Amino acid sequence: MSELLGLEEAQSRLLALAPITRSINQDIKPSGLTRYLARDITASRTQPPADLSAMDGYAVTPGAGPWRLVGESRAGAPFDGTLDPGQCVRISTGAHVPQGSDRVLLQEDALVSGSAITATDLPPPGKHIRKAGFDFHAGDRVLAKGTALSPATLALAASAGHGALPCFDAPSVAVLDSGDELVPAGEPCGPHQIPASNGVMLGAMLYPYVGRVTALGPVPDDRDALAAALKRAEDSQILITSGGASVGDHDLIQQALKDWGADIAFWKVAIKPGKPLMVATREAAWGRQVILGLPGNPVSSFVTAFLFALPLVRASMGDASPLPRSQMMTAGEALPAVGRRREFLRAISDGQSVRLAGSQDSSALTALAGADCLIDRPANAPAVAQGEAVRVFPLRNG
Ligand SMILES: Nc1nc2c(c(=O)[nH]1)N[C@H]1C(S)=C(S)[C@@H](COP(=O)(O)OP(=O)(O)OC[C@H]3O[C@@H](n4cnc5c(N)ncnc54)[C@H](O)[C@@H]3O)O[C@H]1N2
Ligand code: MOO
Repeated sequence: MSELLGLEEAQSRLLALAPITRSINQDIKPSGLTRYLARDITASRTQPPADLSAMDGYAVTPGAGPWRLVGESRAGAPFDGTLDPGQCVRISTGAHVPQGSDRVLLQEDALVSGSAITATDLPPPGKHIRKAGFDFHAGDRVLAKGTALSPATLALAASAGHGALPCFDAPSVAVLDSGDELVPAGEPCGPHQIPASNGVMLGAMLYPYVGRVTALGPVPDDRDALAAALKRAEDSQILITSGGASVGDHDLIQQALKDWGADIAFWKVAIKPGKPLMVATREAAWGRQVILGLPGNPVSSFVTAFLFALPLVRASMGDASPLPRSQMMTAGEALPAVGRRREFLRAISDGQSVRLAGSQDSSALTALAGADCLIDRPANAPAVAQGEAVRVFPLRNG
């Protein structure tokens, strides 16, 4: 086992190879795709631009009242003038607080008699006023390079005066699944055949980042067929293969990649599932391609895509923290001791504790589809009793 790389070592060697995509100016609207900022974003305006009311009521002058109503300040139509002592204006949420007023009296706490306004509950100075610039000032850095666009970050950028944002483009990605037994999804299978599910799964995992991938395959275990498929990946910055990564007589991917001009960077990682993971690079006419060879077993493909392929894509798109995040949870059942490879168990969480999702065989798609997290069990760890703490990776993007 000494030739197997540890997970973190393998991840950092892969991420060091990530191609960095160019920066594009992206319209500030939902795209359904994950994007990261290519540079810090600075506010070009101050928010709020003036002291604004946080409530509907009366902008009153200092003192205990009563006040004389002299006008109105609405959002978008401020009161034009300065209040004299003893005066107030009707004010709505989001409207400018006029000069001379130092607090807002809630509508519910006001007695109205003609133009005389009396407080049943006197607000202290400053009450219900959002001070100019309390959220941000023009010139403030409101978002850092590498931040993901999200509903909240888009709203902040819009509020800060931006209609478009510099983001890293998605890399071009090709996905190749290979195996003589594979039939395209939805087509009838002979007794010796199975549907190619990995390409579908990987395409779906990558979609939130890159949109459509170039789907190559399924391709038979045949040198010429693989060479022809690889030709179609010439323009892809990232190539992800699945299957044929192990040591069998028909595991031809590595040789096909070498024939194509790829250099193997490393092969085999001490994780279960996912041991035969392979990373290679290829110098194309336009630059360096990164090749990630995932094992064919469907769960192995999923787990290695989660731990390697998605971080690679995120890193190439400028994500400030591309690796998946983990948290501690309680084991909802006893877990067995671990062998020499660090294990990622398919599991279901209720937010606090985790239970196994079913068969842990690396081909068991029903358990994978039912799982919402992976339990991370260290190599050589002893058995865990129910109630002990375990590390868990939520499958946010899986
Ligand atoms: N003698 C050894 N045999 C195996 C070893 C080993 O170290 N020594 N490693 C095992 C491990 S661990 C894994 S993981 C698999 C990985 O094998 P490959 O990457 O070569 O994958 P294949 O042999 O092509 O396929 C494995 C399995 O997965 C199915 N498969 C493949 N592609 C797809 C696809 N696109 N959609 C659905 N299912 C797919 C395939 O039919 C096989 O059943 O090797 C072990 N063997
Ligand atoms: O590593 Mo394999 O992925 O155990 O099944």
